[in-house]
Amino acid sequence: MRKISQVYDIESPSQIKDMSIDELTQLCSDIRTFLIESISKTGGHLSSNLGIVEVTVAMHYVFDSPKDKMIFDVGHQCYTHKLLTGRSTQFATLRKKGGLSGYQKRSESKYDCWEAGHSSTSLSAALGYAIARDLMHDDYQVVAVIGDGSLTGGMALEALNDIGSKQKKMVIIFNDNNMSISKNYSGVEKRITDIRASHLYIDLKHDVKNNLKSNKLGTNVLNTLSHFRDKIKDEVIDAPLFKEFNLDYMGPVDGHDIASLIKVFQAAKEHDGPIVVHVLTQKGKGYKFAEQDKVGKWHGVSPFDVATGKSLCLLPPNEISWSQVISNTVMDLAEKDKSIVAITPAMAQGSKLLEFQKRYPDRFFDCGIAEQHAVTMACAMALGGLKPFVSIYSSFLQRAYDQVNHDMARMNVPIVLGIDRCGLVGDDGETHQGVFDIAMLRSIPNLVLSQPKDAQEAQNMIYTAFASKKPFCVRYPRGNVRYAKNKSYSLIPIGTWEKFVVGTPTQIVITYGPDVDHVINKARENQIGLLVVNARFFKPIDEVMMKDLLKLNLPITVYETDIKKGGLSSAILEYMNTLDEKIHVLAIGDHYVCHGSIRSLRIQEGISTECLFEELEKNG
Ligand SMILES: Cc1ncc(C[n+]2csc(CCOP(=O)(O)OP(=O)(O)O)c2C)c(N)n1
Ligand SMILES: CC(=O)[C@@H](O)[C@H](O)COP(=O)(O)O
Ligand SMILES: [Mg+2]
Repeated sequence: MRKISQVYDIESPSQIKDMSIDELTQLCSDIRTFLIESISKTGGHLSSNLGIVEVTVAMHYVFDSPKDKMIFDVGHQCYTHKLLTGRSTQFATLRKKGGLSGYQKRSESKYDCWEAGHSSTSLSAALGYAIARDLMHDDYQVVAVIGDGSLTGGMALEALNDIGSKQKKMVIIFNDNNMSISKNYSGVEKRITDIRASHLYIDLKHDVKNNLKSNKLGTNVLNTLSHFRDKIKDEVIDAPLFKEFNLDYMGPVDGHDIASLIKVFQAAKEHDGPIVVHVLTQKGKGYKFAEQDKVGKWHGVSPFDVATGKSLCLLPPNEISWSQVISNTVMDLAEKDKSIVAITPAMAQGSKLLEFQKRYPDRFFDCGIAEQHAVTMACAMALGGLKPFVSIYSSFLQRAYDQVNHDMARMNVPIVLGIDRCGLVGDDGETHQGVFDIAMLRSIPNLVLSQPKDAQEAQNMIYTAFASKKPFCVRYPRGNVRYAKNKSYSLIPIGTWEKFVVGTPTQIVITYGPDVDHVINKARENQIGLLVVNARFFKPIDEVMMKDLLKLNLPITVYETDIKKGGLSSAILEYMNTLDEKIHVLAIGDHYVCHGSIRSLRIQEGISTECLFEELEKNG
């Protein structure tokens, strides 16, 4: 076996199996240094990874990946897992095209048995693997790692409920760093604090140090470990919260003490049925700026200078993030209108709502990683007289499709839904690309769905959204935009597009968002005659303008930067078909269908077979 003298020497987790506690401790320290250096150059999820180094090393020491299944919730904290499974030399490519993914990725390594990016899926995955194992008569361990933030997600709680019922053997490592991206807001967190306070911390460090005479973990040491394993088994207790789910529990354990972690994991491995091992870790451990961070600035970072902690990606002057433009506008409007409230499902930092929280603490609501709950709660707030602004990243909004449809749109509730990080987001990859929301939302009746082209229009769009008293979505991308605060706001007529003429147009480009200006500028630079359309509403689209555009008889290109199927181009093609009816369509219109017999409803909606044959006769 090749000896590890530096992190780059690690080819497989089997190399750490015969290391001593001192050697493992040194390895953890080397991994931390590696992570700080490497992430400072590539960017990535720094704090969560620094916090979980020892836990991951101990997991790979005790369990046998890839035979045993290791599932990391979200997956943003799996960098040490990547290092221990032979991927260190690729770290310079982290989150770059063709390089290492920032999450577990099955195509990347046989050690990655699961993929995520969205939170709170690990426990369902663990139960699924455990059920498959038992039915297939396989023999492997299932280990899920879930953070205290991810445990606030509804899916995780649904899975706990089911795991407690099915009682399949698995180890749930509950990584408690007392932080989500920012502060963790949850009742669960309060319950966890009770657990921390009410149980003796398992600290067997001194016992281990006294008993591990040998440097290498040979037979003596393993005997010692099994002695402790028995001792730790006695620590299996009924902890509030987990007991309610019918789950056994061990902990809390110092998540930075490799010896204690190994012992507790050994004991958990022997446990029958599901067991929660509670590890206490510090987010950002080993890097002072990250350790001190209380608001999530070091959760996900772009390249930075290690010595000063300063970001190496400076904003061009006069530019701020789109999220900041939106949040500035909401704050401005909230100043005058005390019924405006802001809601975030655990994304206050990324959505730039921390300042709103500071200014209007009573009107700010972080509801944990709970997109579904955020939308439904906002609906009732609106019906109760408030004016909610709910900010959700496009890809996370996929979680709340039903709530947007069933609660917000169906009841026609006036909510301003800020869809942040729409379009391609880049480094986070396929789990986070916000390219589905137009297609996903366009079929929902009552909704307004818009995207402003620049900061000025963004401010007016938010103003329009609040004034509209409709379920109103405003989407905006990751990244920055030139910004000057509007001196006053003006209403944008809902469903209207804008035309920009460059030179003498010979073609038409219909596009949206920041690409409107990009196309105009490029056409000007290259002296290309274009008619550029700012399609700032996807629903409703501007049918009047569309008709006029068609009359011009110029080639039309729809420049769409989101998923094609169901997107803006689909909307335009659908509309064009209504003009010449080349294809006759019988279908339910853009509205909800009330109750009644299916037959009566089919007649009402013009989709009965009689309707079809009447149509055929008309067209025959
Ligand atoms: C459905 C969903 N919503 C929001 C996020 C954004 N997000 C990523 S990590 C994270 C916090 C997770 O906290 P925790 O599980 O405690 O892990 P830690 O970062 O503390 O290690 C959040 C909110 C997400 N990935 N998925
Ligand atoms: C892991 C996760 O889901 C978030 O940390 C996400 O990476 C944040 O993305 P932004 O950097 O765009 O806020
Ligand atoms: Mg956490």
